[in-house]
Amino acid sequence: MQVAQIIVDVPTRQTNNAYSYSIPDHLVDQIEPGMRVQVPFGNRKITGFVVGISDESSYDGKLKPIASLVDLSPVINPELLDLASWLADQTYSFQISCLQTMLPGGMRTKNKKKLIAQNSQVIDQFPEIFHGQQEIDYNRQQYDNATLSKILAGQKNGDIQVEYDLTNHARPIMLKAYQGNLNAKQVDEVRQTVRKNAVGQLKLLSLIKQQPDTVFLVSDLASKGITSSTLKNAEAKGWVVAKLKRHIRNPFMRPAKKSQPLQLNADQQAAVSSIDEAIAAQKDQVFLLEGVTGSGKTEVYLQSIAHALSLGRTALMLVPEITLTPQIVGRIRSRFGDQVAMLHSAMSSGERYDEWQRINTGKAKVVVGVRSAIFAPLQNIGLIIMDEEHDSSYKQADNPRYQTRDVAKWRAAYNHCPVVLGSATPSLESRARAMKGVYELLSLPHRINRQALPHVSIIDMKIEMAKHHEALSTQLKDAIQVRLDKHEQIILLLNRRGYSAFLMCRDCGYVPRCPNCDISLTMHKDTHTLNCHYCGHTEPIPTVCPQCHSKRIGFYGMGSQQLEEQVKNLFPTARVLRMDVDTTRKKGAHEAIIDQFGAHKADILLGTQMIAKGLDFPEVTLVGVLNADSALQFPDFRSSERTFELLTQVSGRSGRADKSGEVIIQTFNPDHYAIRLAKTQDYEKFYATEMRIRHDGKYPPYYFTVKLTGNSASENQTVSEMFGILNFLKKQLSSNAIILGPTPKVITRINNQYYYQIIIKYRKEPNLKAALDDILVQSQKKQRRGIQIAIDNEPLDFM
Ligand SMILES: Nc1ncnc2c1ncn2[C@@H]1O[C@H](COP(=O)(O)OP(=O)(O)OP(=O)(O)O)[C@@H](O)[C@H]1O
Ligand SMILES: [Zn+2]
Ligand SMILES: [Zn+2]
Repeated sequence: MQVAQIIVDVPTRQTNNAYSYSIPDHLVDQIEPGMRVQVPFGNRKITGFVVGISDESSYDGKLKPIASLVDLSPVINPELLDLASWLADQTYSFQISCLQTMLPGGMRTKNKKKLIAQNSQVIDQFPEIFHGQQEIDYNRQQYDNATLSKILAGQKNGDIQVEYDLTNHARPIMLKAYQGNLNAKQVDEVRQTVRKNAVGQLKLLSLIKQQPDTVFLVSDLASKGITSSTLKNAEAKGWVVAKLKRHIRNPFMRPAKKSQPLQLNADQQAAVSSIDEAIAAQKDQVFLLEGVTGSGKTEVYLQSIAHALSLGRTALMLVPEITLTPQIVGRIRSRFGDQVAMLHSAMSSGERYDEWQRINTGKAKVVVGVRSAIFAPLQNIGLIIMDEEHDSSYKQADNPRYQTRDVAKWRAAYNHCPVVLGSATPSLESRARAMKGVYELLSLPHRINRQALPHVSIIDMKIEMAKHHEALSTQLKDAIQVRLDKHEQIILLLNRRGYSAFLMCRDCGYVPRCPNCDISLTMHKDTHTLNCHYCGHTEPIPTVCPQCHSKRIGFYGMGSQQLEEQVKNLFPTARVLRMDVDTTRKKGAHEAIIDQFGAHKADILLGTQMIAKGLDFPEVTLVGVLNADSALQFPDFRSSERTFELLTQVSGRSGRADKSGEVIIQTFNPDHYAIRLAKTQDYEKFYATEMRIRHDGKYPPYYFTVKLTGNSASENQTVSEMFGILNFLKKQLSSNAIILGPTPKVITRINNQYYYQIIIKYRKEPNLKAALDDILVQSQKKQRRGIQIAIDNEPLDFM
């Protein structure tokens, strides 16, 4: 008897191990690991992933059989199956969530499938499946075992294609097409019978003689002057057979121009050589490529990828937020063309599915994507790159709470290939590992062509505000005017965090707050509402103060919209572009803004964090930061690092080509070390200073950390559960472990749930893993009582 091990779709601790089911006879040798099936569970049927198959007869025959197939071929390959079980263990999450995370969105949920006959013979051969049609909905209930076996066999030999039906726009698009059905000799014979003026027929015949294996789209043939009536006739005469050709949606908005590798400078060459060596030696070495802004890191990535491809291997490149970096994608596409597949959140689920298919079938050799692309089913990986490795988007905030860097290293070990972590401002963790020799440090200390880093000045806004109440300091205004006169470009950054507009009564100080959360509501001018960013609560903007009935209720703070108005008033002739969540909601809007600015159709680009990284515009010679410190206000050990990173990254946008650059940073904390060191863009000094602080405060990278968060509808219950956990941990861990809390989270109440947390800091705690697993098992039982516990291994922040 064959037995399948199955991870069922019931997210509990008990189901985190595979269950055994017997494989019914008609499915023996058809079921493979990585396929989804339906199985009986309790008194219902649920979906599960097959993770293993064994022949063991040690089962006593009481196993329940698999009920039916969900997939007709594996959707998770063997590597990713292994990865899922490791990931679940690492992140204290369920295997089922990890497996689901790996699938492109459209395939995760219940979805319909279609069976598509690949040619007309197949339709005739299986009337019981296709009923004379080319395409038919697959419904597992309607087939008997014999028919199902035929479908599976047809799929294996390529006669039948299975497509996921991702509802309306997302469904795979099949286009009508034809393929030649005559050999060269037959074509020549047939040609004799065709009239000289039957141009379409003659063209068709020469096409099928020249390209006997090509499947021609009807639309392509039409553009060659071959009409559909010609094709119908040709089909009737047996010259061609009708086919369907899958139309691959193209997520790249514009065709890429071809580009050639650049002549590397000595530092770039040294970096590329080290990486190439590791690729060739199949070594899972991790490199930290530390290069100042504008030092040409991207060219190092491109040439290393080219090397991996030349050895017949593939490459995976991750970027923080692909919508923010169309320039990088453009560069990769210009070098590698159609071998590139892209995966990011702004794509439709249909586009993502198409790209996933191209990767899964081995058609795409280079994958560029955001965090989740680390699970791309790419095989034979020769190189993994993480650009801007310090970026916080690489850590997933929800279950499974993974750090992409760790997954990258796992896949590198599996595929025997190197990982390149690139940044101008590496995370302290990565840099510390490079110092210890765990990673190999590669550095690009100079900008391309030895262009100087821009000159940075710091403006003390406390002094400015005493003089006037404007967002732009006198120095920044003057500097903008100088650039406008010289016809150069300007970037203005408004640090969004903590800078949205809120409503306040000028008489009594009343600020409208969310009824469900401990947070004030944010003004939204476009919808004329006050919104809560945590629970989605909205209410109309009041015209009188609900507390004192004063009419002097108005909004404070400044959003990018208000900044745009001010800038336009100050510089009426300047052409201004704004980039923020509101102006980039539409698909492609982001690229349109970047294109416009790149073509110098605007003088000033202003916006939120979106404009801080990755952009490479030679005409930009001034960067202004309006509120450098808004990130510093957060009570977190990483806020200095974040501030330094942001300022260094955005400063790096200035003076990248032959013109020298200038940066003006406005701040209320001119003496803070993160700001002072951003002025000199001195990463080394920042690293040394911050490491000392982390050492004294017992923070990462000196200590490992775990964050436990509990929430329930009752504050008392949350607190008492968390104290229970605290006592348990104290018993399990050594006296060297530091356990902080339980403390209320910065925003204690969200959506009427009360959140408390415990932080564990430790260096070596062999019992910790087991203790946390135990807490999870216990919390599963308590979940019924309304308390939820989440464990975040190596959290990004302590907030
Ligand atoms: N070897 C080279 N010769 C000439 N130009 C180069 C070379 N390498 C890179 N460049 C150019 O230098 C500019 C800066 O390079 P790139 O954008 O790769 O820097 P980066 O290190 O990724 O910067 P950032 O971290 O600021 O995004 C680009 O316009 C790129 O085309
Ligand atoms: Zn009031
Ligand atoms: Zn709320």
